[in-house]
Amino acid sequence: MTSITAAEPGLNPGPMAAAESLVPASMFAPPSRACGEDGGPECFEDGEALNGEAGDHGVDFSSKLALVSPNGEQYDSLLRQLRERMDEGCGETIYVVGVGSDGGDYGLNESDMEASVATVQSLCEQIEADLILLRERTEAGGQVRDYLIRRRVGEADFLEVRVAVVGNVDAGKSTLLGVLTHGELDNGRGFARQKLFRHKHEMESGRTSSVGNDILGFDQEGQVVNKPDSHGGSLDWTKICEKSSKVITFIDLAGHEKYLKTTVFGMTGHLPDFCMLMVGSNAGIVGMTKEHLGLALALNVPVFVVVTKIDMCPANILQGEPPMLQLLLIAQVKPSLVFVCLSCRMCPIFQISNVTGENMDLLKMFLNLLSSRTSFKDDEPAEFQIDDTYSVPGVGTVVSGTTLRGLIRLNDTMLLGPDPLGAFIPIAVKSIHRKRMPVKEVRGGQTASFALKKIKRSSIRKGMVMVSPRLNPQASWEFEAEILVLHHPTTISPRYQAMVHCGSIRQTATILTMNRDCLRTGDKATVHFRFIKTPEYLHTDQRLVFREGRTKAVGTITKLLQSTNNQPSNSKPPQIKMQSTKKIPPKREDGAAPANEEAASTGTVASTVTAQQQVSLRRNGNKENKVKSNHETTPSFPA
Ligand SMILES: Nc1nc2c(ncn2[C@@H]2O[C@H](COP(=O)(O)OP(=O)(O)OP(=O)(O)O)[C@@H](O)[C@H]2O)c(=O)[nH]1
Repeated sequence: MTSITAAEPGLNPGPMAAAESLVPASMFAPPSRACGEDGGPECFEDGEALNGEAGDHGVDFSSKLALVSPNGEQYDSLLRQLRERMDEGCGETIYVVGVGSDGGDYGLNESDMEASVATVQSLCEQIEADLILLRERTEAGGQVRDYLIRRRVGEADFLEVRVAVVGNVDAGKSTLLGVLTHGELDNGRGFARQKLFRHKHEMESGRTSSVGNDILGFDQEGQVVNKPDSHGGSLDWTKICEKSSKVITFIDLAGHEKYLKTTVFGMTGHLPDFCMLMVGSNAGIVGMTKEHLGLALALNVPVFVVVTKIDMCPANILQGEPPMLQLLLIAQVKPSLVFVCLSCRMCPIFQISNVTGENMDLLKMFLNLLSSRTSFKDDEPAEFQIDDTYSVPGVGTVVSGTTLRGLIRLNDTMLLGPDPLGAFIPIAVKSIHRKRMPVKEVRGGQTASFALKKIKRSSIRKGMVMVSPRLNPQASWEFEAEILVLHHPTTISPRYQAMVHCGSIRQTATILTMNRDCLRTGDKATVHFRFIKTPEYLHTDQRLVFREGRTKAVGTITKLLQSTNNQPSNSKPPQIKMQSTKKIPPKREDGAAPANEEAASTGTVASTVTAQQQVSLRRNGNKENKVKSNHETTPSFPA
């Protein structure tokens, strides 16, 4: 779906959508006229995306009759256009039949509608996609129908969308996820969330403290496939994934301020496609709501809002909530962080009850229509970002994370790193699991777990990557970023240190220099950073969050800098050999010689780490992997 986008910084905030309809019409289709006189055709984003522009590819796509009886050439153009749109939408698109953008009345008579649908059906067959009717309505000229076109996926395949769930404590985040994924309503006293909590202290306190994953599968018809087993109430992920054509992975984040660090990690490291901001209607916009919204905006993650507990909120207050939210969205928007959620500048706001189930179907329908924002190209060199590590008995070291791009196959040799000296070691992938299902490959945009050969878990930390040897990866101690200080009580000057969150990297960095003497809230600057412990694998254009206590800055990496100083701050010289033991001859994906010729000739690992770093790596590894229950990404590898 193309209708949800975060706008580029620098745009002016547009009018927020009226909240009279829970599912905005333009989620599926353009309104009956372009978005107002001033909106013009460019505001008609869905209309264009849906039916093209006049003259595009030799077909007058602007006519509502374009699909009625296209000739051969026109049919080919329609097919080409549909393919492009499917690629843009990562395997999905929404097609509106009976709507043109040439100013004529919307709607088709029965026979024209039949002919148009037959054309679309035939186009879908050509690209091996399914045509799913979403809704039907009558306009001045006759019928209009909205269809979802979704690429068919193989038995063990499914489209994947990640949704980060944020909001203040007690907003009902875990409860909603429990209701959605387990299909049972809440009792208002914490019944539904019990199925999701991972730790004993969470059960006791009712507070989420860690990053949890829960999945919701939709079949080809858009029906939820989740069926908890009748005994333990747990979900069988494999069954869900087998039956699903789309799986939504919810990244359940903690609402309490003391877990903000974990929440920031969930937002940066788990690469959400969307952010579901939850607001309890009994409490309103309180506590961490603005903080979480700001974080999503800073990271350019499109937001939709879910207002919960409408069963316990008087109607007059509830009616006040959406405008309040709209004001909040506008008020929060700083000129450099302009946020426009949907096409036509809308942010959907759902009002639901986890207890009565009111409007739950609308929310599910909406979730089924969300599309991944990561497009995938087969020939790109693969990159995988590690966000967790495990030791699985009988399997060994397992890493989980997100495939950023490219294709990773079983038995591929990847380069794992950077280690504390910035080196990457060749590593063979011995098994791949996707949502606990064994698979032979994973693609860009998909989360996965890999069992790795001959490497100790303590050698791997969050923030490391596994990349194709074709990339000849380099690690950076230092980088330059354009930052905007969202909040700081006094002034920031060189030598200031704070935690940098960038993808799954989470490490303290020092400001070495900047292009201003000091920075205060609201200031922008070009800043030269240096990590204090280890070099990291970075890209230019990556978004980052820089925080320490209440201090927050956001930014974008603009330059990776070479550094001759390869020592961590306050450390002894390197002493200990890194722990990979086995000689693994590096192999390029294409079978050619690896980029790292030295490694190729020796097959050995030359990197070393300091004793201090070893201890800290081990400590981190242990700390970050407590007992996890079955709704997490904990890989369940066969022993
Ligand atoms: N009446 C009513 N109660 C709800 C609803 N949604 C959640 N609750 C209750 O609100 C309380 C808090 O819900 P949680 O799901 O734990 O809230 P949370 O946002 O996950 O909180 P943290 O995990 O601490 O961030 C629980 O007792 C739920 O039963 C709702 O729609 N209606």
